This record gives sequence, C-alpha cells and structure tokens, in this order.
Amino acid sequence: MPALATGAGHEPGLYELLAALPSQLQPHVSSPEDNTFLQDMFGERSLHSLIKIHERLQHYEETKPVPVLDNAASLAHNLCEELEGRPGSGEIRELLKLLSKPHVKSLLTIHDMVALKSYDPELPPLPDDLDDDEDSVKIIRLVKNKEPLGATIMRDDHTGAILVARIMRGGAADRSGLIHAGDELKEVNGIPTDDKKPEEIIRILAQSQGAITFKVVPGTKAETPTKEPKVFVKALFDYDPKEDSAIPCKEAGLAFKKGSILHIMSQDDATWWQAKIEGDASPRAGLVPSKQFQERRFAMRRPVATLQFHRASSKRSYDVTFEFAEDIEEDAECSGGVHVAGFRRSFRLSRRDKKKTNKSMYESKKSEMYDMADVPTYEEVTQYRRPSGAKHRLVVLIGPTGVGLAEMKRKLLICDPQHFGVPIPHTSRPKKSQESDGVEYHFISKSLFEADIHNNKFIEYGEYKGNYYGTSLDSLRSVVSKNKVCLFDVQPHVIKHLRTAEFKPFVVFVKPPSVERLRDTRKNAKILTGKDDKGSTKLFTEEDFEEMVITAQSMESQYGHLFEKVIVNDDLTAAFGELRLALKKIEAETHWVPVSWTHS
Ligand SMILES: Nc1ncnc2c1ncn2[C@@H]1O[C@H](COP(=O)(O)OP(=O)(O)OP(=O)(O)O)[C@@H](O)[C@H]1O
Repeated sequence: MPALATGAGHEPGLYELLAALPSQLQPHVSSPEDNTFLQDMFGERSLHSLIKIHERLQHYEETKPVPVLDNAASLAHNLCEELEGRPGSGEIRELLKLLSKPHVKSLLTIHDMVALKSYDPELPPLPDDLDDDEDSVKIIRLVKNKEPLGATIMRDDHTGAILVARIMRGGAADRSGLIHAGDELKEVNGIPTDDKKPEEIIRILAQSQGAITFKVVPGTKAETPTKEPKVFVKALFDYDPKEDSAIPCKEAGLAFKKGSILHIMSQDDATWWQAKIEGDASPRAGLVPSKQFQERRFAMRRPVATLQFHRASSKRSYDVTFEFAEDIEEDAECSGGVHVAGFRRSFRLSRRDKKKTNKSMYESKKSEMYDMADVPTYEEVTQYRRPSGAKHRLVVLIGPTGVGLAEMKRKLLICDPQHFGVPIPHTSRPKKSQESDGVEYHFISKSLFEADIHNNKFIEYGEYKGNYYGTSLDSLRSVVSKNKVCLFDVQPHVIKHLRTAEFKPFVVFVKPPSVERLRDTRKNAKILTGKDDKGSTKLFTEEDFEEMVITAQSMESQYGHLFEKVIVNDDLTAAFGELRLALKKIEAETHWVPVSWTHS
C-alpha cells in the first residue's frame, strides 16, 4: 500500500482516517478476498489523487480566484506557432513539448470554458436555406434507444402539415421536454416530411438508430405543464387495442384486463386517455379509451348483449325461478359445537323445481334489467388499509346454487367462530316451539314485515307459502358491529345495493369447475331437492352440473366486474384455503377500493 501523502491540506483527519481504515476494519471482515478488496480500495492511487483535488478545490473555493483570461487555449496555440519558427533552446523545446500534449490542451480548453461560464452543449449549425418566415423553426436532436419515441403524428386535413398529435406521458419525447403536441414536423434526419404519409414517417423513425434530428415549427398552443392529480381507476372491462378499430394508433394503445388498476396520466383528450398499468416498471403511458367514450360504445353495443343474455336465459329458463328454501338450518348450523344462527340458504338463482315458480322473488327481474343499463367502464379507486380496530369489510359470496357457498361459510364459522358471523334473517311465519326469537330468525308480524319492506330495511326479501323471509341491513350491521367479519351470500344483483362506504363489500365469486370435474368431485355430495319444506336432499344430476356451469358463466359475464376474487371450487380444501388467504389479506394488507368508500 502506497504511503499516504501528508497533504498540506486542511483535513489531516481525512488522511489519518484513510490510513487507519483497513486495519480498523480488519476484525469485521471475514473473508480474505474482502480484506484484499478493502486494502486495494484504500490504497488506490486515484483515490488519493481525488482527495488532493478535493483539498485544492476547497482551498480555492475559499479564495474565490477569478480567471485572468478566458482564451488560454488560443494563447498557448499562438505561442507554440511563434516558438516553432525559432532556433530553440532546451527550455523552449520543453515548453513546446508540454503545450502540445493533448491533456494540457484539453485542460486549457476546459479552463477557458469555466472562465467564460460556457456550459451549454454545442448545437449543430442552423441550416443555411431557412425561409424568412421560418424563423421559429426548432432543430431537435434526440438520442434513440430501444424505447419508442412516445409520440403520435397525424396529417392536418386542411393544411396537409404533419403534426405531432400527442405526446405519451412518461415516454422519451415527453421526458426530453422538447417536442410538444401541435408542433409541425418539417424534417426527420434531413428528410422532408411534406410529401410523406404519417406511416412512412413512422417507418423512418423506427429504422433510425442513435441520434435523430427533427426540424419542427413549434405549435401555437401554449404548453401549460399541468400537474394533474394522481388518478387511479380499476378497469371493469377487458381491452385490447389491436381489436379496436377506433384507436388512432394501435401501437400506442395499452392492453388491460378486467380488474387491472390503471394510473391515468392524462385526460387532456376527451376520447383517449393516457394510462399505465399500476406497478408496471415502464414510465411510458399508453392510450386507453376514455370513460365517456367507452360508455358511449358500450351503450351502442348493449342491445345485442341484452338480447343474447335473455335468449340464453329463456332457453335455460333461469331468469325468474328463485327458490327460497326454509327450515334447513338442521344440524349443519351446530356442527363442531358452533351455533351458527341464521345459517341457512339464501335466495339464490335456481332452475330446480320449476313447478314452484310461485315462490317468486321480489325485484329480481326488474333489477336484472336495470343492471343491463349499467355500463361498466372504469371505477376510480384508492388504496385502503383497514385501520386497526375499524369495522371489517362485509364478505359477499356469490355463486350458482349448489356450488358450495354454504359449505364455505360453514367451514369459516367452524374454524373461527369468534371472528366470522352470519346475519340472522327475519320471517313473518310463526315461531316453532323449539325456536327462539333472534336465534334462528327474528320473528315479526306480517304487517311489520311489510312496513319494513316499505321503509327499505331489507337488502333482500321473498315470500314463500304466504310468509315473508328476508335479511335486513340492520342484521348485517349487527354482525359487523361485534367486530366480526360478516359472511353474506346473495344473488348478484344485490351487490350494487351493498357497495357503500359503510359495508365496503369484498365480493367473492365461487365458480364451479368443469362438468367433468363436478362429476368426479361431487359423486356423494347432496343438494336440496326443493320438493318439500323439510330440507330433503338428493344426489346431483348431470343436469344440475350443467346448470351450475352455465349459470356461473352468465353471472360472470353480467356481474364479473363486481367480483374482487374468483375462486374455483374444484377441490374443497384448496378452494377453502384460497378463500381464507384472500380474507386474511383483505383484513391486513393495503388494497384498492372505490374512492367513494374512503370519503365519509
Ligand atoms: N369442492 C367440493 N367437492 C365436493 N363436494 C362439495 C364441494 N363443494 C361443495 N360440495 C358439496 O356440494 C353440496 C352443495 O354445497 P352447498 O350446499 O354448500 O352449496 P350452495 O352453494 O350453498 O348451494 P345452495 O344455495 O343450493 O344450498 C354439499 O353437499 C357440499 O358438501
């Protein structure tokens, strides 16, 4: 290790520290390689030179020297020329040799630059053939790497000029700050653009390597660098720009899936927003249809979708047959010694027992039609983490009848009865001798039930054999207020009524596997026949499996945008494990929820 210079500097402490460091660090360094590395690093000549420079600079910083001249390089050059003609002494030869060394020349050039404070890069000379009226032309040079430029161009219909149509946020052009939407492109790498189609120019750009020179006439539109607030939305539909004939530039489009979180980076254009997928490493935005534009498109397409849905529905006749099976609380409610009051089947879609259509349910039909009028495009979201001690989100389970929602609820209640709860329903039927009010049901009179319906107290209700049954909002509140996670399975059209800041529903769709897998996994499973009030069961039929799969498809296509988690109930243990994990995450981790749920 070279000896450390004892500099005439101001910080002898620094030298001492450097000299002492290797031996001081030695006890903490385990491998000999690391030790050698440290010795080499601290003994490195360039490090010592750097410290010397640092000291000198510090010294001069204090004395604040001003340059005597700012043309040292040319002075040295002239001197060399003069001396070269003369018969030289040894000293002259030495001076000539010194002044002609490249690093001395560079040093003097840098000296002059500093003296002149001339730090700007040298720009290429302006073309000689500029028109008089082209005085506002700009020559821009960008160095292109593999990344696209992040700008789109178009031809102005009136003037024929090639204009920069938009600059993609976060892209190379945007980051340069040199090109703006509305600028007129005159030349690319010296090639005039006036006789070129936009596609040809794009091709020239794509083929260019390294530096690209643009000649542009800046647009008249004043650039106001707007600091837009950060907007995040959840996409409620799948989008592929390649399939979109309306997008102005497919290459600039951003593909996303239903449920993706998009960071909206610009809404300057009412039709095409700029967005990137949250968490994506690329800084560059892509084009996505704006909410208004997409809503308009969906609205135009909707009659077809409605027709298809109803055709499918009427063929399979699921649309109106809802079943309310009461009296099946049976032993399941008490399994594992856990009394699970109100644990019963809820009003879910069924095709079974067609004869019993008289057990019709309230607003279902109307609501389905209403749902078709909703156009799911984007929903503004924000990050949310349940504050400790705050109420839990309502857990809403959705799925076709027989898929296993009751099984999932039962398992959750058994594994942690202190943590999970279910709402106790109301009924207007008389209480049976073995029942207690507020345990199996809240027993109320028919007139009171009707008054509560009128006052919108029920999130769902139905009539069966002249008696009302229903679940009230207050019964959900009662579970939540006990600091429990309230489990609630409903028909999907009810979800939207629960989507409030109060309940913040976490919607889980339990989906059946294929008919083949259902056949394999449900060999011995039983479903309710709905043939009587006693909860009689039967084995699944092939028709039940098919119905389950088709109903699930309909539910997913109509309500899929409201599902936060989709679980395929193939193997029960695996499906239950997935549900538990999802619920744990929602309770403890940060996730996205609609913005409206966080302002109260
Ligand atoms: N993954 C599975 N593998 C095998 N059997 C299952 C599975 N999931 C549920 N089952 C069984 O299927 C039957 C129907 O399940 P469950 O009663 O939970 O359905 P459900 O969705 O509540 O339907 P419904 O609303 O008609 O009662 C039960 O016997 C249940 O044990």
